[in-house]
Amino acid sequence: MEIFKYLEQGDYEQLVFCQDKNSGLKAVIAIHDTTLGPALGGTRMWTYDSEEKAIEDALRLAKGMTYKNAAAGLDLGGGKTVIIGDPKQDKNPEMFRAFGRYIQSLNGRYITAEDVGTTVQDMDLIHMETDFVTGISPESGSSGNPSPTTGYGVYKGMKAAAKEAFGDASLEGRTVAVQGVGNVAYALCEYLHEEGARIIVTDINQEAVKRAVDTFGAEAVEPDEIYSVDCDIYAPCALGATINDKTIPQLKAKVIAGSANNQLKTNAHGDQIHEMGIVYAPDYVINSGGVINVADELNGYNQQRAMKKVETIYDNLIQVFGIARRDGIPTYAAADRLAEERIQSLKQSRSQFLTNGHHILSRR
Ligand SMILES: NC(=O)c1ccc[n+]([C@@H]2O[C@H](COP(=O)([O-])OP(=O)(O)OC[C@H]3O[C@@H](n4cnc5c(N)ncnc54)[C@H](O)[C@@H]3O)[C@@H](O)[C@H]2O)c1
Ligand SMILES: CC(C)C[C@H](N)C(=O)O
Repeated sequence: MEIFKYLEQGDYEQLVFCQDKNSGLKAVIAIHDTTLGPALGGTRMWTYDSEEKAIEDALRLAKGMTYKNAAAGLDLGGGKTVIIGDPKQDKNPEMFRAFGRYIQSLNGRYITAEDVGTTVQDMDLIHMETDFVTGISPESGSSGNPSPTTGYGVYKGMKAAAKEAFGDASLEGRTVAVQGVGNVAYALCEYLHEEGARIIVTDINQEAVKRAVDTFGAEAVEPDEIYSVDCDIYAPCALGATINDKTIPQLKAKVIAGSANNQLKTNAHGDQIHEMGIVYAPDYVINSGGVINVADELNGYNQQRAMKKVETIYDNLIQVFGIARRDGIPTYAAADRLAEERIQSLKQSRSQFLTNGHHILSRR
């Protein structure tokens, strides 16, 4: 991998390698773009087949956060960390404290939070070394686990997609097929159940399925059946790349709206579902509830204010659907346009020359 070539092509700002022999920390912090503000993005802990794969993942995810934060209307840039290791076996408190000191050394250019493989407890350890961390324990006046709020945002976004597809935002009587009923989707199902939607679920974890069946009267199907069930809305809330050559021909849903990151295997699959008339709620717009929630901590966390901001996911999606219609483009491309226009407009205004006066006066 030619790192500088990759950074230049993706217009990245910074890549930081963090190593601590005592704790076994091996982390990569990628900062993509700080035009809108400091880079906020979670820390993922994962076993990677190679160091190159870990670096690529950090870079790809950091760029994703630039777009997610911009489209959510946050004054924040995008960054992400990957820690190389197995979250079930390789964690120790010293590792997260050492990582916290590395974050502190960036002096606020990067702020972290949870992602796959990290928890509120890990964020608390980081917080012992730096204030540039969010999603720490609610006892510290923080917002805690972001997943339930992400679920709330997906619910609001699903209503916007229903409005676009069916002319009515109500989900009462609609059938929603939920793939993966983990932390985010459980919260989503609570809202769906309350509104009177019919819920179909699948998960590879039978306990998660049972909980949804018992609590929400959901109907359960096998994991590979979820694509072809008769439903109005398909909600991918487990894995990425589930919208692909194999699954698209099976889909009966008119709407795709779920929490998973990177749902489209490729952009061509986004074009394909657009041509089929399926309303796709772009993943990073509909799943931005978690980051909106943790971002509120930067102003002193206020849950009411955070939830109000999460509700704007509805408006953000209405705006994306409007751009798609106006420009005759698929919704995934419209979301990119929304994010890029926001970043670009600030880049332009910052390029104007500003003087503090002192410099000029001192030359007299
Ligand atoms: N947690 C957040 O705040 C947040 C924010 C943005 C995006 N996301 C994304 O949303 C998705 C869900 O996040 P989560 O925090 O609920 O994770 P989670 O691990 O709690 O839930 C995922 C669920 O999917 C199930 N699953 C895995 N493979 C499956 C398969 N092949 N078929 C069916 N089910 C399968 C798992 O058993 C698990 O129950 C992830 O893609 C995540 O990246 C989460
Ligand atoms: C900052 C975090 C809450 C981000 C979250 N892991 C996401 O992918 O949106």
